[in-house]
Amino acid sequence: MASEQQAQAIKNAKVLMVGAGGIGCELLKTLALSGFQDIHIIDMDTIEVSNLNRQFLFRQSHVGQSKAKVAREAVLGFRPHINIAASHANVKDPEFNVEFFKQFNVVLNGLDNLDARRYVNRLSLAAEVPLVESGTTGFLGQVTVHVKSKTECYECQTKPNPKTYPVCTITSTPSKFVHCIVWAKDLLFAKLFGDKNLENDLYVHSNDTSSSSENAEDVFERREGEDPEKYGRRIYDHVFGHNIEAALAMEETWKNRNRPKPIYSRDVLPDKLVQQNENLDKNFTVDNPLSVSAMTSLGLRNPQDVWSLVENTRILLESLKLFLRKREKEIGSLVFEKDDQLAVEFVTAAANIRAASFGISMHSLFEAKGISGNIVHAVATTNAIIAGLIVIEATKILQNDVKNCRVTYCLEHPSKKMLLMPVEPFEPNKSCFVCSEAPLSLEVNTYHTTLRNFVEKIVKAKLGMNLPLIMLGSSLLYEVGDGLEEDTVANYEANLEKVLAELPSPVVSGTKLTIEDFQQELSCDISIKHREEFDEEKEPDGMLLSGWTKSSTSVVSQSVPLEREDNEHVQWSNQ
Ligand SMILES: Nc1ncnc2c1ncn2[C@@H]1O[C@H](COP(=O)(O)OP(=O)(O)OP(=O)(O)O)[C@@H](O)[C@H]1O
Ligand SMILES: [Zn+2]
Repeated sequence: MASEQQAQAIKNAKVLMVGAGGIGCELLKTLALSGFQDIHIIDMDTIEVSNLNRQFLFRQSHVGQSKAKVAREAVLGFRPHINIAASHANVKDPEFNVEFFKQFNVVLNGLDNLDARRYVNRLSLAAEVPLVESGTTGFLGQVTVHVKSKTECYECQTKPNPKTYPVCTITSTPSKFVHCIVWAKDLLFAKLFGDKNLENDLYVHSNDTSSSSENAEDVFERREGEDPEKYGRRIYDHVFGHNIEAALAMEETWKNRNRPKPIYSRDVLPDKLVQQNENLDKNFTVDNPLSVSAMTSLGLRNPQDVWSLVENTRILLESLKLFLRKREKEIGSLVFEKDDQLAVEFVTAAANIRAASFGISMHSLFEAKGISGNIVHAVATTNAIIAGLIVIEATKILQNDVKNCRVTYCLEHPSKKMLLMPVEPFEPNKSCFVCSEAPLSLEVNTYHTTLRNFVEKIVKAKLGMNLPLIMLGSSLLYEVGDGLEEDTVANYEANLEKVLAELPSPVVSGTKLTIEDFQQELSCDISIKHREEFDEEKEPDGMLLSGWTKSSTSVVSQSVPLEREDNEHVQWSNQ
């Protein structure tokens, strides 16, 4: 039962809620039922069928509609007199600036990605509005509280980068099923169906290794008038047969590893069975391209079954055929998505065949989908618990009771007999460049690295700035934004192609750069240190950013088992 003071704080609060997905639906319902009267929801997405099992404010008839707007209407259905505003928009849109954030008493996040979280963290800091941040992964969850100058900000602790794998593990020496999935998704699928102009940084043996001609054709291109079945078998034999044989010729590679075995389609699937697929295919009609399914056309029903090598081969050939016949227009622009049934079928089958070749155990479509979409299947109850905790922390903040706020971890197994583990919020990290404005340093080869590389890999990817301005002393090296003169834009474009040491104001060892993002009201200094060599595997950016180290007060959080060991592919996904 809320005290009078609590009830009043809740009633008067103006709350910004970002994200109306798994956590967001629970949160909005709990806020409304706890007496909150003024809520603004921002969510950029529309409702998908796969959301319906846990995002309980949505129904089948809402599929395709704005999550923010439908969530609003659903809650107004049982709390008609409260004030809910809904924006179907990206929280990074310019309208959600510092002024916008300032109108709220607290910001509550139910997001699922680092980029948006970083943006909300920065805007909340700039507007001096407390933030309650949250996330779940399956049975695990956490709620953290961020109050400027009193607690750490969301970025005080560096977040693990999405798991990446050495290129050679993916292209040549997979040892886990996830390596086969990455190969099938980022390499084979992208090569066959994606944008041909996009650089695929995974090396693909696209020339037929059996051909001696210098201008050997790209085997992945379909020949004119080539029968889809023949084309599929040619690709199959190339990637699972020829390429494996070519790899086997490199004896050194296999000294301490199990040798893979080449697989050819005719050995797995005699032509007769293929005719059978053709017949089934003819009976099959489609309205919605996303409902095209090789499983349906082959009569395989259970996504939890692990298919045999024969079944995987049939699915692979059938899905390729269906892409060519039913979704031809999309070929060349397809990007893998976990909700695209045919794409998941293709990737599952390709990953399984590769796994069979390398002696790795095969997996069901259900499991492969989880791995390929970097997802752990969401648990509705975890989302509900986390939403409840968000409201509890928000209520303390609204009563100015920050000292009693807690960071809470929801664990999968009890620790000291507790499933919910509350700890005191950590202090701001003095070396955090976001909330403590601490300077950073960058080791870089100033004679090799272009300004473009620095902007893309450091300023945007690592520092999360969207509209950066880069200054050396009082001279501007680069700037993005509206209203720039044409000449200025041309100058900046030219600068992007120059290496750092050859910029109009040279960036060399000892240079101090200032980077600003006006939208985020964020500024940081970076000291440059020239370094000749970088380790390609460990430092693939060819640059090393430091200075933004872990806070010494964050020991507890590091000991909390946030990720299961067997899920190394999984990021902190926050469903
Ligand atoms: N930049 C952003 N601006 C606004 N909303 C965002 C932004 N980034 C993510 N979101 C929203 O955050 C919500 C996160 O919810 P959730 O993790 O349940 O994801 P989902 O897409 O609904 O489900 P799943 O990914 O499991 O299919 C989504 O509804 C998504 O649209
Ligand atoms: Zn910080």
